[in-house]
Amino acid sequence: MMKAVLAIDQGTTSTRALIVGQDGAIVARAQVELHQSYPRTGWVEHDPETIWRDVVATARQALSQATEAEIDVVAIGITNQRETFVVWDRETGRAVHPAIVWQDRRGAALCERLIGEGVETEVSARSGLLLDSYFSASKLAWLLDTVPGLRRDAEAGKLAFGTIDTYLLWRLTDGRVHATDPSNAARTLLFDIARMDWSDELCALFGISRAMLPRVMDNDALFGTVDAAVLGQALPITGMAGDQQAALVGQGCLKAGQVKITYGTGAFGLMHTGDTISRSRHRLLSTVAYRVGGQTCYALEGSIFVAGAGVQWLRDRLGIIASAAETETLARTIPDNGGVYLVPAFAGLGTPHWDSQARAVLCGMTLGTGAAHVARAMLEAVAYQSEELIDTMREDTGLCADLIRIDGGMAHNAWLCQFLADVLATPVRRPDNVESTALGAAFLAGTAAGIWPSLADTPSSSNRDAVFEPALAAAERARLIAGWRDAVARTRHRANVE
Ligand SMILES: Nc1ncnc2c1ncn2[C@@H]1O[C@H](COP(=O)(O)OP(=O)(O)O)[C@@H](O)[C@H]1O
Ligand SMILES: O=P(O)(O)OC[C@H](O)CO
Repeated sequence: MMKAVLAIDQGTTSTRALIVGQDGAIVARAQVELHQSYPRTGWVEHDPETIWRDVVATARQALSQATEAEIDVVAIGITNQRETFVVWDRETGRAVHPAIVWQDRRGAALCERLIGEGVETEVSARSGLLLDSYFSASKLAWLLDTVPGLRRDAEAGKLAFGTIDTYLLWRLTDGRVHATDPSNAARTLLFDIARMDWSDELCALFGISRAMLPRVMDNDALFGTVDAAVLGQALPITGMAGDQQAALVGQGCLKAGQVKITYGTGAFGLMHTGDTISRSRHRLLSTVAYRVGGQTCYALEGSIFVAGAGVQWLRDRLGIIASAAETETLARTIPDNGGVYLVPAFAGLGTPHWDSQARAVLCGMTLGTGAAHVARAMLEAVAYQSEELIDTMREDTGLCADLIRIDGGMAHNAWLCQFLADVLATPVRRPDNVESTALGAAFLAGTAAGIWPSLADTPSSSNRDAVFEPALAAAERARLIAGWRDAVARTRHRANVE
C-alpha cells in the first residue's frame, strides 16, 4: 500500500487539502475559496471559524478519496498564509476578533511612530524584518489597545496568540497544543532569528505579553496528534511551515543561492542563504527558511503584496473577467501593452520600495484602451515587480541565479511565465505540479514520519517541468522596464483621502 501525507494548505484566498504520495504525486485533493472581508479602508479580515470548518471539510474529503484509492496516509503537514493571526480565549477556545490578515494596514501608524523614534535598525537586527504593518506585531498591539480588557487578559495568560498554523494546530489537537514553527514565528516581528527565540525586547516594544505566545518547535517536530473524531482517523502532525518557506522546500531549494518565487495572492521570492543570516543592504528581509533536526537554515526574501489578488480584483471588482485564466486569453489578443501600466499598490508597495502609503495607479490609457490592456497590464505588473525583486537580490548578494523556479496558482498562466522569463532575462522553470507549498509541507511531515530519509531525498522535481527561455530583445526589455518605473513614481502622487 502506498504511503502518503495529508498536506493542509491554508492560503489567503483558499483552503486546500492535498494527499501527497511517496513518489511526490498529488493523489487526492479538495479546495474551497475563502471569503475576504474589507471592513474599512486598508483593513482585511478572515473568519477563523470558516477557516477551521474549511480545513476540516477539505481534509475529510481528501482523506476519504485516499481511503477509496487504498492509500495509507501516515502524517499531516500544515502550511499557511503567514503573518495573519488569531487571538483566542484559552478557556473557551473562542476567537476574540476576526483574523487580521497580512495585507491589513491597520498597524501602519504605530510602525511609522516607531520608525520616527529611530528604532528600526535595532528591530531589523533582531527580527530580520522591517517596521511594516505587513507583519503581525503592530496589528496585535492595535488589537490589545482597541478591544477593552484584552491587554489585561493577555497579561493574565487567558489569551493565546497564533498565526494560522498555530490556530489550526490548537483546534486539531482540541486545545492541547499551543505551538508554532520558526518560519512562522519569524514573521511576527517578535522573534529573534539569531537566538531562535521570542525576543523580550521586541515584545516590550510592541507591549506584547510573552504569556500569549506559542512554543516554537522545529519544522519537522511531532507537533501533536489529531483525534480520530476530528478527521475520521487519528494522525500525527509532523511538519509545519509558513507557505513561502514550505514552497522553498517543495521546490527542492535546499542549498545556498537557490531561488524560488511563489505566485499566489501575493508573490514572494526567497533565496536560500544556508546556515547564516544574510543581511540585506536593500531592504530585503532576512528570515528563517526552516529548522530541521535542530539545524537552522535562513533565507533572504522579497515581497510583492499583490499578484493573484490583482487578478481577483479584475474579476470581483471590475468584472472584466469571469475566471483568472481569462487574463491569459485577453493578454494574447493584443500585440503589446499599448503603453498601459497598472501598478497594483492596493496594499502599499513591498520590495524594494516599502511604501505603505503608495496607492494603485492605472496610467497610459487612450480611448483605444480596453479590458485586454487592463488585464495584460495586471499580468505585466507581476513580472516587473519580480524583476525589481530579483534585481535587488542580485545587487545584494552578488549571486546571479541562472534559473528562477516559480510556482503557485498564478504560475498556471503560461503567458505570464513567458513574459516573466523575458523581463527577468533569465530562464524560468515551472514544475509540472505548481503546488510547491503543499509539497513542502508534505516533505517536512513525511521525512519526520519516515516516508523519505531526508529532505534531500524527496521527489521535488520531475522531467515534466516546463522551462520558459527569455526571448525579448534587450532594448525592448529596457523600454518596458523604464515605462514601469515611470508608473511606479506616479503611485506617490496620490490624493490625500485618508
Ligand atoms: N491562470 C491564471 N492566471 C492568472 N492568475 C491565476 C490563474 N490561476 C490562478 N490565478 C490566481 O492565483 C491565485 C491563487 O493562487 P494560490 O497559490 O492558490 O493562492 P493562495 O495560496 O494565496 O490562496 C488567485 O489569486 C488567482 O486569481
Ligand atoms: O497566500 P499567499 O500564498 O499569497 O501567501 C501569503 C504569504 O504567506 C504572506 O506573507
